[in-house]
Amino acid sequence: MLSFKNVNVSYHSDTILKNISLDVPSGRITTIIGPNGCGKTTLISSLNKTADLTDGSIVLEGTDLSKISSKERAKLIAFLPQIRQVIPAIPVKVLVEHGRFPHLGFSRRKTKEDTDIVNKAMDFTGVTKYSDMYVNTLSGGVRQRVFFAMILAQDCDTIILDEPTTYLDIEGQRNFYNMILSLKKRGKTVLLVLHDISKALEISDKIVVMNNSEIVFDGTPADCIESHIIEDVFSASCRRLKDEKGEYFLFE
Ligand SMILES: Nc1ncnc2c1ncn2[C@@H]1O[C@H](COP(=O)(O)OP(=O)(O)OP(=O)(O)O)[C@@H](O)[C@H]1O
Repeated sequence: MLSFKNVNVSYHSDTILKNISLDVPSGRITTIIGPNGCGKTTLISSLNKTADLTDGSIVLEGTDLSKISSKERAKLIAFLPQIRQVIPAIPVKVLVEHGRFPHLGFSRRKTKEDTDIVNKAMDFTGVTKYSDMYVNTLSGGVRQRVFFAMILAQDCDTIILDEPTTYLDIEGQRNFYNMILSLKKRGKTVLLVLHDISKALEISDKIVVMNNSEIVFDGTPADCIESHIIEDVFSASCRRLKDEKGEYFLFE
């Protein structure tokens, strides 16, 4: 279990996260939704120390994350941020190998196991055929899969993805969600930030709704629908659609 305990983040006098407590269950998909600027990225970035906590703690399986080095943390949690300012001009395979860095010793010498994990991550994300191409020459969608391969190569049990489908077309999104579901089947803990509320409700075991720096709902997708919190928070209306495959919710 990953637990945020009374987490507060402030920048100067602005409160960005207000007393956030949240349990992210192991082996499940948890998705955070909420309007622009409510604090979603700040919350998950606090796992990566890019947003330092003003107060509170984050505990993973009994380990307080502030008490371990960033290298140790990178063996436990793989984090794919939403925005990457610099796209490295290096071959795809070299970038994916970066995912192994937390596991390598000082010499950074790779073992056969490291190479196998990198190859598996590239196969899983369908980027093997781009191995020798330079990351900065790829389309945004392929590049996103390459970064995903890199964080899978970290081989962590907990995977955090901030808006992972932003650069993807419909087929790319479908493939991505299938990958996420198959990671869950392998027992991985997945924490997502998504703007696609319908998809969040469809694939998640747990939904977290944030608004104005706080968590305003935390529970199952079914309870989230019943609570009508999404309509309130986004000033939206909800349409329920049913077909032979199931029930869907569209928010407008
Ligand atoms: N480094 C920073 N310094 C000051 N304010 C910041 C910093 N980073 C984020 N903020 C502010 O914190 C608030 C929350 O931002 P955050 O990116 O966490 O929101 P979000 O819910 O992820 O938004 P979006 O849906 O637009 O990605 C915003 O008001 C933002 O301007």
